[in-house]
Amino acid sequence: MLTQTELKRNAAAAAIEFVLPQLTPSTVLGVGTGSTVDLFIDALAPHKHRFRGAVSSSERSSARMAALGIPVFDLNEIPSMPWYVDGADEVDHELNMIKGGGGALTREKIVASVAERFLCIVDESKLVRVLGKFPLPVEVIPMAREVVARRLAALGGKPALREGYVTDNGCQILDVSGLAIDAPARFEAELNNIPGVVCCGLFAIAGADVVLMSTQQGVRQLTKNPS
Ligand SMILES: O=C(CO)[C@H](O)[C@H](O)COP(=O)(O)O
Repeated sequence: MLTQTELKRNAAAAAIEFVLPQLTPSTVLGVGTGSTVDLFIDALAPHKHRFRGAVSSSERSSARMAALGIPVFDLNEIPSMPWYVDGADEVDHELNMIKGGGGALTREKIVASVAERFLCIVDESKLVRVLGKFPLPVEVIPMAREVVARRLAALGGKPALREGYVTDNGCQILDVSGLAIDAPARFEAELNNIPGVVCCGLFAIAGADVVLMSTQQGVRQLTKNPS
C-alpha cells in the first residue's frame, strides 16, 4: 500500500515524463505551490539544462527552485508559457478544482492564466464528485474581511479566518466550509464579484486541461470532456 507521499511522488514523476518531451531551451514553465509541487520541483531540477526556467506562484516555490539552480523569472518578463503545473485540494470529473490550501491561490490563478494549459498533479484522495468538502479558500483585503464573511455566509457557507496567516500579497484568507458547489463556474463568478475578494480558490472558469492522478494501481490521466 503506497503512502500519500509516495502517491504524490508518483504524480510528480508522471508530470516530469509528461512535460519533459515538450521542453526546449526557450521554455519557461509555470510552477505552482504545495507538497506535490515540491516533489515535482525536486524531480525537475536534474533537467534544468533542458529549459530556460520557471515562473512561480509563491515565495516558497521560488526559494525551492532557486536553491536547486532552476532560474526563476518575474511574471512581468514572461508573456506566455506552455504549461502551468500545480496540485489541487479537490478535483471533480469536469476538472474543476479547489485550490489554495497552501494559501497561494491568487498567484496560482494569475500564473495559470498566462499558461496555455494547466497540468494538475494529485493523488486519488483529491478526486470528488461535488466540490466543497474541502473548505474553499477566499483571499480577502483585510479591511473587508467581515463584509466578505457576511456575504459568504449569505451564500450558505461558513467562513473561518485562517488565523495568523498572511498571504504573499499581504492579505488574509477565509476558509469557507459547508458548501456543495454544483455549478462551480457560476459560483466562482459570483464570488469574484464580491467587493473585497481578491481571489477565490475555485478554478472552474478556467479549470485544469489535464490531471495526472496517482492511484494505488498507477497514474491515471484525466482530460476534459469536450463540451
Ligand atoms: O493550492 C495549493 C496551494 O495554494 C496546492 O496546490 C494545494 O493545496 C495542494 O497541496 P498539496 O500538494 O500539498 O496537497
